[in-house]
Amino acid sequence: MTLRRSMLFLPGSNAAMLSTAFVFEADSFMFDLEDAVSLREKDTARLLVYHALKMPAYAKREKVVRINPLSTPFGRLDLEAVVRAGVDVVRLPKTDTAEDVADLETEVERIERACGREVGSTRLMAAIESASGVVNALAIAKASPRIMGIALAGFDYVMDMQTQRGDGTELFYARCAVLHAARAARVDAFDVVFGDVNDEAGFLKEVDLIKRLGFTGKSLINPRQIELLHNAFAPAQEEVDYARRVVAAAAQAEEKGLGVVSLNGKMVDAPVIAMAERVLQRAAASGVRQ
Ligand SMILES: CC(=O)SCCNC(=O)CCNC(=O)[C@H](O)C(C)(C)COP(=O)(O)OP(=O)(O)OC[C@H]1O[C@@H](n2cnc3c(N)ncnc32)[C@H](O)[C@@H]1OP(=O)(O)O
Ligand SMILES: O=C([O-])CC(=O)C(=O)O
Ligand SMILES: [Mg+2]
Repeated sequence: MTLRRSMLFLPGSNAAMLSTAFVFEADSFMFDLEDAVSLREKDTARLLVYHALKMPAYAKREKVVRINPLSTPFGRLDLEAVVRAGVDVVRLPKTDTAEDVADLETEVERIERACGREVGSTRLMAAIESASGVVNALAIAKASPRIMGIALAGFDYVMDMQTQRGDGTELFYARCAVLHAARAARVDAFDVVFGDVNDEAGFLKEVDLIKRLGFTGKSLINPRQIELLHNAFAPAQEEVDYARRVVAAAAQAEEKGLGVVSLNGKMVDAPVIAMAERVLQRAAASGVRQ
């Protein structure tokens, strides 16, 4: 089971961060060429990220690059560089429609052919940052077989909605819409960046909510957020113990030819067993003792 709980943003212009961040245990690294990079630094950042993608220290890690939109003077140059450098996933910011993804895919395929990279090997993800994007989330998530996930981007989204970040009420509809689109399209769903790196309690509260909603993971901006997220996402020991009892009860039921049995008064049937098996897989992948 591949976990994609944490996707750590690294500003592409920050050479020091790019050359050291592989020490962190993030599930994916997201090199940013868009809003964390000033206009003056766009070309330098593209070159730095091109070289970072080729560093042996990142070889076994999932590498994502957030390019600039294709409507800017930088988008195609970014894409040309990162596809050639062997990026795993291109993250398209400010995705409003399925056509945005289709245009990206056309360009990616052209570059793959030009540089001899296997066609289809560059995966895509879309960040949804506007009301239009949220309304079109399902079409975006299904726009290409290359799409591995969609992400809600809260900072731009609340601006577009003429509101501001608060207790999460302002994101409630968008979170549910993006999550349902992702699950219906069978791709991953990533929650917003939590901007106050010193507010550990606030971060954990948000993580608890998105875990219960069912998000795959979350975009992060600071390495201190990684372990907090992974610990909160790991199944609790009681959950693991219960899942083991469910799987054992299911095995006994099977021996007796029963489809449904009771475990301390609670019904155990096919979806309950499937859920228990998922908990055990997640626990193993998260390093929880079983
Ligand atoms: C709305 C959007 O578009 S969000 C996406 C774009 N934004 C980003 O990419 C921002 C990425 N994050 C950062 O730049 C920083 O974490 C900030 C500005 C948010 C906070 O910075 P600081 O307060 O200095 O963080 P902190 O004190 O925790 O830094 C500790 C160490 O971690 C490093 N670090 C901080 N953030 C990161 C990161 N995202 N990746 C790798 N290393 C990092 C710092 O360089 C520092 O290293 P040092 O000890 O060798 O000097
Ligand atoms: O893509 C993200 O996660 C961050 C971002 O740009 C936003 O919140 O506007
Ligand atoms: Mg944004």
